[in-house]
Amino acid sequence: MSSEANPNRWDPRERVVFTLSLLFLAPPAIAVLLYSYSPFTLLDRVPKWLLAISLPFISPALIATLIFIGNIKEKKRLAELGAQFPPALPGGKWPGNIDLIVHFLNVFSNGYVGDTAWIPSEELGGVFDEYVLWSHNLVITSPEYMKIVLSTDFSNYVKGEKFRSLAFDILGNGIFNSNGDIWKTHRAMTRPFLTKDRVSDFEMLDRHADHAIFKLKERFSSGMAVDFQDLISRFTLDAATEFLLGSCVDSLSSELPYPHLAPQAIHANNKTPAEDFSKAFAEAQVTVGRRLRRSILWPLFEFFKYDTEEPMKVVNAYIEPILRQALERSAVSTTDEKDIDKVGEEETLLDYLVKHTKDPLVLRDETLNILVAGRDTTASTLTFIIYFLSTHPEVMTRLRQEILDRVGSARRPTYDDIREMKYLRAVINETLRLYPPVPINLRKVVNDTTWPNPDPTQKPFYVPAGTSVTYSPIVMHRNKRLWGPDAEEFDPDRFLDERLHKYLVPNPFIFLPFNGGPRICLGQQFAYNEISFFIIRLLQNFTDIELDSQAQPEWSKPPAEWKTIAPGRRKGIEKIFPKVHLTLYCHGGLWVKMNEAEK
Ligand code: HEM
Repeated sequence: MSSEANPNRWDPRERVVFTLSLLFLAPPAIAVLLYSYSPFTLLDRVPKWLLAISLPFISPALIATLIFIGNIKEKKRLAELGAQFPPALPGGKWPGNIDLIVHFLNVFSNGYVGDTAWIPSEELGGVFDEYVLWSHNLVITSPEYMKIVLSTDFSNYVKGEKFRSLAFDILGNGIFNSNGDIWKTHRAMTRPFLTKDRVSDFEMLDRHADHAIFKLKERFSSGMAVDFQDLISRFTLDAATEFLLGSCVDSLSSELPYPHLAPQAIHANNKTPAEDFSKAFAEAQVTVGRRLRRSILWPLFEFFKYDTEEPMKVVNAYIEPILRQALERSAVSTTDEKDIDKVGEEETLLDYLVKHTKDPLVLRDETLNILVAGRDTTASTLTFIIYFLSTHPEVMTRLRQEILDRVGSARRPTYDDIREMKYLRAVINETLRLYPPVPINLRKVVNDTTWPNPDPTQKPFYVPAGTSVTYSPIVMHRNKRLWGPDAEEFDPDRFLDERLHKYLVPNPFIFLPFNGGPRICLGQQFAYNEISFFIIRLLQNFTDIELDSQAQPEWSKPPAEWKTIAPGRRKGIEKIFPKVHLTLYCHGGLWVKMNEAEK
């Protein structure tokens, strides 16, 4: 077994094998040893055959005893605290509810995002317990509990070992995967690079937007559709690498992928490093998503080889030049030792980091965290905005009119333009509400605690130390109790009319695309600027957008039965298949055509 992919930790496979051996092999081995060498004569009276047939039952009996003792302790603690457990997801038929894991995996592959939580949250309320393998996993979908976890009792909820271990191959010890002082250092170090002044430099965004729009026009002029998700991921990759890492990977220069119906010869000649990187990065993240559903057993499924190993080789090779260039810049830099902590005006986050460490692992972790943060989330938002503009032409027309009225058909927008364009902001927020790029997230409870019961006449809920907490903004964002009866509809006006004051203003925790509390997203302003800027430039150049269902690969279309099993819900009307790994994306891409505006 190699631990090459995870040099900083005890290999999770070794850990799970060790734990299983301790549970299943050690007890019978000890029994045999005691039988053979024990000084207690009583054991001699046990016949050998009895020992032999008892051996297979020793471990299960021990495990059952441990579970029993654990339950008694929990009951005692419940009595001490005057609390009760939150309602549990109806159990499975197999021991430890293992069939729930099978169900979660099935939903992960074929279901709609959040499928495991919509119905339970309606039936059981804003918190319920997925009790799997004798451990609690609380799922929360209501703002009251999210506020406790993310804000008011922040220090009691950390990125637990479970998430750290399954995402380690991608995130390492970077900001998304760290706690305590390491996290504080990351945050303090990253913040100066995302100040308002820095993120409002639109010259850089303009160059990349120009490039992306040129690519769109070029491809549309050949009559073929474009996978907008791919294109925009390149735009956000080029922008993030230039802005935060100091070397633009220029992925937009490589040829765009062709629709699956294009002649085979075109596909064969069209493999590019940018596409390989995108695929590999997505594949590694899908593996992390799958591990999450496989629960603590995930290392057994990757026993001989980590599923992230091959894709991460491609990813690491792609980012290696960025790191090398930063190290080269640092070698010729003349920064005085005493000025090492000062942030230079032209300096990027990576340049700053390289002044403090040359450790390739630290540099790699930081780079990949920034790419997940700065590339995937904004690309996801822009993809779903385009999806909505294609399915809601009236929104497209109104938004385009706002852009033409304020900025005109050619001028480069400014920060003030973006701030003043209320409908544009409403379109972005409405997309973030229905498709938050981080639709589910995880924390772990540090110390035993209780949460208020929504029914004040009932006992509070007991939340034991070590419990996993999964919180789901996507389910909360579509809750009719919180957002009104039309919560599942795309209607940007809800961020402008009386509904804003009825729902969001009095209860801001119902809208959490950027997280909340001390771990709130550091790139929020950059994201709004980048998304707004691109949309303005795009709509200056194109008048309408349509989905090209022929170009969309058949395997990536939403399953036909969704229409019948989810009538009246978004799932039932979806024209694309939204999926989630670390972030939300369109399965198979978003294939569109656009009409160019007349000059
Ligand atoms: C629409 C775009 C974006 C969305 C929806 C978004 C969302 C989020 C969310 C939900 C978190 C919390 C993650 C967690 O604690 O588990 C987060 C954290 C973070 N985001 Fe964003 N983000 C976006 C864009 C960006 C951009 C463009 C950057 C930087 C260039 C960025 C930088 C960060 C950083 C550094 C953190 C870590 C904060 C911490 O742990 O203290 N984000 N973001």
